[in-house]
Amino acid sequence: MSVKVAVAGASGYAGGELLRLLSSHPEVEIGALTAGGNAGTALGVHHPHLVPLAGRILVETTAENLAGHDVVFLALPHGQSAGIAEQLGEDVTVIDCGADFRLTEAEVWVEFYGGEHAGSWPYGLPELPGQRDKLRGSNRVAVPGCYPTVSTLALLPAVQHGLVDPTQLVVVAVSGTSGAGKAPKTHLLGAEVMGSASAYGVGGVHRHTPEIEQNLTPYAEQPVSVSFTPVLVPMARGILATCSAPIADGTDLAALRQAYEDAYRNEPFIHLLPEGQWPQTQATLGANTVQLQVALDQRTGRAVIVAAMDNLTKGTAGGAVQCMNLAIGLDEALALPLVGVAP
Ligand SMILES: NC(=O)C1=CN([C@@H]2O[C@H](COP(=O)(O)OP(=O)(O)OC[C@H]3O[C@@H](n4cnc5c(N)ncnc54)[C@H](OP(=O)(O)O)[C@@H]3O)[C@@H](O)[C@H]2O)C=CC1
Ligand SMILES: CC(=O)N[C@@H](CCC(=O)OP(=O)(O)O)C(=O)O
Repeated sequence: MSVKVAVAGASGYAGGELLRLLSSHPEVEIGALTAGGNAGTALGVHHPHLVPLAGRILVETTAENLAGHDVVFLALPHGQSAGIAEQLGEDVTVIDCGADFRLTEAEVWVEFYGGEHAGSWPYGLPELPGQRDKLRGSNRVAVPGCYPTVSTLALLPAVQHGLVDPTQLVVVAVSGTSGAGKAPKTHLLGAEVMGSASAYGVGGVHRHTPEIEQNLTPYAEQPVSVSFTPVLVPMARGILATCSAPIADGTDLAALRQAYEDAYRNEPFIHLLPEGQWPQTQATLGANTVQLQVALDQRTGRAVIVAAMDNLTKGTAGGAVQCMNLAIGLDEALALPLVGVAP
């Protein structure tokens, strides 16, 4: 089987990580690579690490250039996917790394993103119970945001088993700057970031807040409410999310740990660490993995779950390739590393 794949937004961080993973995919032939203003330049200018593809010339992001492929990955800024996607036929599998089709409720889209809601596609987080059945054979997939992937997976077993109060979830997550994309922005300059950590999107206004709530709501007995605070730290990639919630009556550490062991025992990419070992971002870099640890803060009566993940691998491109594999009937784990790059 040879699957011809195009990547729109190939000069960006998500596009580059997609190509790193797809380069070692045994069933994939890499076709058109597109960009915006950088169309006409060689891929190697933007991603010198992608040696075998370095001479490929980026073309404009048009439906014509994306035609003739079995799978099209969209790694474009928010709001750019919907227009292109509607020009791609139903015979093409479209995997969107952007936010355009993640949220199911139009009013929530308008509140957090503004503009018209494009609709929603099957959500690309296979580890959600029942989600693989929705992704198998689907010709459209909305890949989650990076913070929602790690936060949802960190909180899901506790919420699903009623071990915590889902109305009082708290997530504080530090992220490397690649999460913000490659386009130049003043707050991402070396002088602003090096040696400094800064919170942003504080007070329930970050657009990933409703996505996390949407993910957990079907599994909770009460309305889900998340207080989410992202923090930019001086790293290129990686997210460390500290998630907590008041425990429900009767929850003890053994029950909490058992819920996570049961939930993720058969998940190839989600790893509950041995007791006493805490997640570190460097253990997940370049790997399609999430590493988790749970604790019970007896003094405050809160469950605390810490999770590490690479925002560009499981948090975007790895998750996207995992969804492609499922959607087109391949082994879900093809071309997805379990081994990280450390130190
Ligand atoms: N970075 C991350 O950790 C994550 C990213 N995502 C999502 O993935 C998508 C891509 O993000 P990321 O790679 O970080 O962003 P980048 O800014 O690094 O890359 C954006 C890409 O889109 C292209 N592009 C920009 N504007 C246009 C346009 N108007 N028409 C066509 N192409 C355009 C750029 O081309 P050019 O170089 O020519 O400007 C570039 O190839 C976003 O939707 C993002 O939210 C999701 C999860 C995590
Ligand atoms: C560090 C940083 O800026 N991170 C990004 C989130 C990246 C991500 O998950 O992507 P989506 O934009 O596809 O939702 C942010 O907070 O906006």
